[in-house]
Amino acid sequence: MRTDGELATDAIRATDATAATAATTAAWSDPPVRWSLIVPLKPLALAKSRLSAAADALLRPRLALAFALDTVAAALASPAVADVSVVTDDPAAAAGLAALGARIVPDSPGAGLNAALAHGARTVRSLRPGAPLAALNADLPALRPGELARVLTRASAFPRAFLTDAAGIGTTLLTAAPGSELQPTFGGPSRCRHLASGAVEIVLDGVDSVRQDVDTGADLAAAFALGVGPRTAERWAAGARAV
Ligand SMILES: Nc1nc2c(ncn2[C@@H]2O[C@H](COP(=O)(O)OP(=O)(O)OP(=O)(O)O)[C@@H](O)[C@H]2O)c(=O)[nH]1
Ligand SMILES: C=C(OP(=O)(O)O)C(=O)O
Repeated sequence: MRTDGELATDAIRATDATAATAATTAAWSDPPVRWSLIVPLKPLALAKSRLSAAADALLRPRLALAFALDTVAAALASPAVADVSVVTDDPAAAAGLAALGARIVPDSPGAGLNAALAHGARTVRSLRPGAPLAALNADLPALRPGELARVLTRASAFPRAFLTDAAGIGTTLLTAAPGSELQPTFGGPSRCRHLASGAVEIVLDGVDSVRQDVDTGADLAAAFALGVGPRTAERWAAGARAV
């Protein structure tokens, strides 16, 4: 039989253990967790081919750059974001994105989107070991910093998580907590692949700006309805001419 004193000590130990567990959890799941984002961007001359019905061959690369600049500017303005690394081999895009404050990682694998993301993840973790990672597409011109913060805060409860695109078929964001690998399988119907890989789907209302990627003219109209960033608005108004 334990004495009252021993029981009281046990209770204090249990409280301490609970507090320690809570502190460990809080260190990860409570704000301010600040994420390292990895944004892939293919050479602008090759980008946004599915926009051809809405934009000619001169305008498409300029729109792709405007989307990327608005995406990265909004991401850098999010309270949940520590830094943004853009994996690209495009020199003009690299200059513009670096001027916003992004780190530029050359796409040295040159082996497509998922290889670029895996390379970006390795690079970021070599610089910031244990960083929480989020891959985010560069074609989210309506992205809002607060909506991105809500998605990332929800993602922080899981080892890996993702957000499906506006169509509910692809993926706009994939996360990996410290100690987890990103395991990106983007491209086409990636929602199913990310689910099958064990990533948890984030389901939240009011985060349309994080889901609205722009592949087609209809997507662009939907992004405008949400409200695009200033570079996309200016580029669309100017068309292909210099601004
Ligand atoms: N670094 C890098 N980024 C890529 C590559 N392929 C696609 N991306 C980026 O991945 C994201 C999603 O790409 P997609 O929407 O499939 O391609 P897109 O060029 O934007 O559009 P489409 O030409 O219509 O397929 C965008 O941010 C692209 O710029 C690649 O090989 N390397
Ligand atoms: C890369 C993706 O988007 P897209 O629809 O542009 O291929 C994806 O959803 O995995």
